[in-house]
Amino acid sequence: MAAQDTTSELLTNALFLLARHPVYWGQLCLEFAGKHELDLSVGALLSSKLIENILHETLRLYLIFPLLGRVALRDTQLLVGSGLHQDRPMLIPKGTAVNMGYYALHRDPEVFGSDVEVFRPERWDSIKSKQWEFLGFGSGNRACLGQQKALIEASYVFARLAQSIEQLSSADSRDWKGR
Ligand code: HEM
Repeated sequence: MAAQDTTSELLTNALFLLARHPVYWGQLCLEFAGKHELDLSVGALLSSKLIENILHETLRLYLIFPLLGRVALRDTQLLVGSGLHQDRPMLIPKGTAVNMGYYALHRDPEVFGSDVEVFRPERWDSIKSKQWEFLGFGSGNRACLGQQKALIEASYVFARLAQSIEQLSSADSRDWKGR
């Protein structure tokens, strides 16, 4: 996985969303105004619930990897996935290519609420997604090795920008468009 494009895409997507929801930019400015650079330690940045919520919500809506593929190395039985209601066991024969749609996964109303299309970072104050319900950085054995690096870098950029830019607004009404 690319190490730099991913973080810059996350930042770009977050700025796009924040420009359209300036109330959260105001909150960032309040949180970081007047803080000395030395106060922006890794610990301080990672403990900002506001930044964490904004980054999670951005990755929920605009995933860097909306689809990921695997090939079954052996016959594999999934607990659910077949039948009219996708609640019956499903056999994936060895050699089958499987694509996982994280875009749809991140819009599951049962996990994220009825307003899944809305950018609402505070939803993460109450959501405790389980291991396989939020996959911005993947999960399990092949989870992202650079997650902490990406989160620290993105948090630092936001903290510094919020110290120098008081207002953010969007002058472009076009919809977000992925790569
Ligand atoms: C916002 C930034 C990033 C996002 C959203 C992201 C996302 C992901 C995702 C979803 C996977 C899992 C892929 C899969 O399941 O096949 C992954 C894997 C990986 N990522 Fe990232 N990534 C980011 C930044 C980085 C950075 C900065 C680095 C390195 C400095 C990095 C290194 C890796 C590596 C090495 C893997 C493969 C892990 C393995 O297969 O064992 N990523 N990343």
